[in-house]
Amino acid sequence: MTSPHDDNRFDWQAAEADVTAGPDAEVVDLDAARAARTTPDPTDSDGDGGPLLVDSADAQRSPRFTLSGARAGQRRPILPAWLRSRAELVDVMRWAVGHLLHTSTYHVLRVPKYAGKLALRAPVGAARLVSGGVRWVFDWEGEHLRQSTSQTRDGELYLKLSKQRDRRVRWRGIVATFTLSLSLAGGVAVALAPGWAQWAIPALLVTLCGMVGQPADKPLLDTAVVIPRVARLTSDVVVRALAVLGIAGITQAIAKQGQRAIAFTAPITRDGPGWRADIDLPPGVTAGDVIERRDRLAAGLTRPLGCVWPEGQPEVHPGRLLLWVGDQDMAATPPKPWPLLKTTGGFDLGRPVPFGTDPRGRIISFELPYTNVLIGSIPGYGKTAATQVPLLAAALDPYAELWCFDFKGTGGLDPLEKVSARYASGQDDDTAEQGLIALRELRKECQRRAAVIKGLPKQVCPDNKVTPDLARRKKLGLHWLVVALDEVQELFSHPEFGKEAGELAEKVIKLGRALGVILVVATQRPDAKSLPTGVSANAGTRFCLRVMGQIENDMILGTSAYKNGIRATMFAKKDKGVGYLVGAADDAQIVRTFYIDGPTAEKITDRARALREAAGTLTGHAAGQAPTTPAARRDTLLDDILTVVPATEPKVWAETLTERLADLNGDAYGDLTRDQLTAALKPYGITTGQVWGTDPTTGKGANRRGIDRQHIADAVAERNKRRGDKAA
Ligand SMILES: Nc1ncnc2c1ncn2[C@@H]1O[C@H](COP(=O)(O)OP(=O)(O)OP(=O)(O)O)[C@@H](O)[C@H]1O
Repeated sequence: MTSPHDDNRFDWQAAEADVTAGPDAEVVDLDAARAARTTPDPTDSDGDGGPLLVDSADAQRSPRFTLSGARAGQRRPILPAWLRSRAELVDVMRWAVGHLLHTSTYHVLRVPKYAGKLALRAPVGAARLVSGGVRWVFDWEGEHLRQSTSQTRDGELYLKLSKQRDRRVRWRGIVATFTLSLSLAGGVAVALAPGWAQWAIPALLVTLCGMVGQPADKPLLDTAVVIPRVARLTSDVVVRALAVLGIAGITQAIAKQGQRAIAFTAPITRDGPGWRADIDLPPGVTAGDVIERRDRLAAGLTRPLGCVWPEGQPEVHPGRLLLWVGDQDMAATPPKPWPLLKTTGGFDLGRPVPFGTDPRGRIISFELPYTNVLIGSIPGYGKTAATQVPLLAAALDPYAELWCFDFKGTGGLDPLEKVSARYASGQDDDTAEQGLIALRELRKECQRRAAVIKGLPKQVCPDNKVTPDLARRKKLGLHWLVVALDEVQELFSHPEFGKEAGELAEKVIKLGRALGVILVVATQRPDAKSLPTGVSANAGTRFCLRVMGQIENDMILGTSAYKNGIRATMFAKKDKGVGYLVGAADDAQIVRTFYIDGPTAEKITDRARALREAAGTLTGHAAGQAPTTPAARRDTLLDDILTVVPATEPKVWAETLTERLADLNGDAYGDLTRDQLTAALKPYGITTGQVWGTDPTTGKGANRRGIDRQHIADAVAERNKRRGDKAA
């Protein structure tokens, strides 16, 4: 091919004619141009005559090896992942031993069948051996050739072949005679041998003949393990699948550059029970664009949807895609049993809780202390099942206290009732109110714990937080306190209790982390009204099962999660119990939770209850006790105010009111302050204002903070009306 850079061969005259042919073409002085090309360019660092074009082959060449480049390189792990993780190694070993046991038991049981097959095939095998021997001794293989030379009358060749045959038959005959004599001697020896040898040698011969007599299409052994055949994932297949996604950036890049448009940053390798491809998408295309089209990607790869797991790696760059294609549909593979099912005895909540498995089948755990858990999805995708997992682990730690609230009353947390110090389940005002009261007390508990920790010497509590050791010291009361709020949207959107509950939950979630208080919050309506941003923003561990949109996704998984390609919208109908887990590791992980059905959960909590009874830690609801703290029920508060403020007294000072309430019910209102009273009335829209009154001790009149009785009466009437409507 003629190169425009090759001065000697390029047709400059034709090029000149082309250039000058157009009406507006500029006339180029070719001699000057040639001279200019041969003059060294000061910007040409290579000195090879001419500036380097950015897309030239030279510019595209891989950069030279440099030390800094090598230092920045990513080292591939020396050992495979299963050898680096103890749990995975145990898992692989368990599988290997199981596989060996299964295969050997399967074949041992079929030994009579195999023996029968061998015996049946032995005559054919013996005939094959004899005929093969005869053919060999008399060199029948060469007979055809010898015949053909006699027909072509090539005497010399015929003679040569005959001589060769005679030579062969001679020494083969000697070998055959010797073998036959040996066999005869062997036969005599067998006849004289002990009993077992008289059986073993014929059995060996039958086995040998049976094996020789085996038909080519009928193997002796049956198949103990059927291994499914899976198609190999190749770069061609991946590029083809990406090309049909309908993403303009990919389509255009592939049209221009072909296969090179998709860069594979590492060879496609086996990774667990599947293939892994590390891909750099064309410029401008993000991993999220592909993740969004997971179903089309699966169609392009011609694999079931449950096999195809694209993930973004925003920490590398937004266009880096990690595509893992499993051999088997994740939804179709039976879930692994929860590891804590097998353990006898208790569990230490200071250790990571096994939560589920990733698409590669590896166990994913997270630590409960110092975190709060937020779980969300549309209804029916496994929120309650996911909530149960950390709670059952907590139940197995006899020193961890459990409070469980299910605000929808579907009974998902019922198995935990027998171990919970506080428990309520239902979609009624009472349950919502119990939840609110629990949150109030939780806040107080946080304050108490903060005071205890403050009072501890630095060497005992260096980081000002509950340690596993402190959690075990009964006297301090700093044990892990795990509080589950399932279907929390019912509480947070409650017209009467929602606002205060949201504020309290936010405070607890912020404060409780270091104090051993762990909130596990699950919601099916992750929007601003049903999930206060203060709660969603402060949860350290987040698990999002299938959701329908970006807002819900980011509410659960954190701001920008969707933009970064962490999209729980990609989960399909079949992906029950499958979600994105954020906060348990550096990267977001796709996890299918362990599924613990009702009867199994009951068995676990039976065990947990026995452990608690033995440790003397069964308290509260589980021990049949009423809540230990007085229930400052807000609706009783309004009624109580009307009781202590007669209709003849339209206005009353807040301090007078707290005193009268304390006289009425010391347990509930003994420590009620003016500020707390103001806060408790706020959700009803009742505010305190300046009220004229007389000081009973001095008898002097003054303006002080207080309430208007009519406001209380109106709130009670409004509440009663609402309850009446609801009951109707
Ligand atoms: N890890 C899992 N593996 C397999 N199936 C699961 C898993 N988790 C949940 N499921 C299935 O999903 C169904 C719904 O689960 P669950 O009741 O926990 O959902 P939910 O989101 O809490 O529903 P709702 O919002 O209606 O209460 C279960 O009955 C079970 O069949």
